[in-house]
Amino acid sequence: MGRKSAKSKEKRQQRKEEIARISASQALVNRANNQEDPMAPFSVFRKFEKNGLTVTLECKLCGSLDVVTMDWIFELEKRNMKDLYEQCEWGWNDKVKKEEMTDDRAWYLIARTPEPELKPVAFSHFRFDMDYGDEVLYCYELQLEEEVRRKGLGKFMMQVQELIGFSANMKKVVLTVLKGNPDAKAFFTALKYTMDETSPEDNVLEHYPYEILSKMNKNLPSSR
Ligand SMILES: CC(=O)SCCNC(=O)CCNC(=O)[C@H](O)C(C)(C)COP(=O)(O)OP(=O)(O)OC[C@H]1O[C@@H](n2cnc3c(N)ncnc32)[C@H](O)[C@@H]1OP(=O)(O)O
Repeated sequence: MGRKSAKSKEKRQQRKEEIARISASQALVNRANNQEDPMAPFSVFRKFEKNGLTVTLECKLCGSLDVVTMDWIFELEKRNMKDLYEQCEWGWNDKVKKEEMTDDRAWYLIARTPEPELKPVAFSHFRFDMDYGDEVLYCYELQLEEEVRRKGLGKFMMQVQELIGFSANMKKVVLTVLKGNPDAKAFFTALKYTMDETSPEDNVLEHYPYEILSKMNKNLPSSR
């Protein structure tokens, strides 16, 4: 009897601690989402100039983007990803993808050529979110127009997201990559993203067409 109640007391205590940990994580996510502009403290990173390419970066919530930009975002996503989605069991569905991309919680990092044109050439959709009980910056998409690839812009945009995520005390930056997209896999490997503990493993019954990669926030105490 005595041992059992000591055990259940310990369990209750652990449960209490877990609930406190999750609410602290959720509070960090809420605080990150309440920012006006997550790039505001990093204005020096608003400009990328390398390999003959000059662009400026802006960071906005989906709801504050104009229709023309949002249409371009969806059209680039479809041009870059539709075939890859169709080559695996995910398939492509305009309506489902649009819903995901226009979710209220969707933040966008957008790269544009300089004035007067201000043409968008790359975007990333990311969210501050809870993922398996952890506070994370989830990079849903990083998409570049073909003519601006291999100039370091993708790397720069991931570094900006790491800066935004880690300075908001997110535990890690997480993303999903299709196994049928070796270029993206090579890119994220070059940026030192590794297999996340939540990435599913293939087995005799199931084969997963994707992997989950992540990079940890090294500035956090290891106890978190
Ligand atoms: C979470 C997701 O969004 S997964 C989907 C990713 N997006 C796509 O697949 C859409 C189409 N592709 C793209 O938009 C871009 O090519 C990206 C995002 C994959 C890469 O962005 P880029 O700006 O072209 O990459 P960047 O120039 O920064 O490359 C950095 C390093 O990554 C590696 N790398 C980048 N592209 C490739 C590639 N195609 N093959 C092999 N390695 C690559 C290289 O090591 C490169 O350094 P280097 O050029 O000095 O050799």
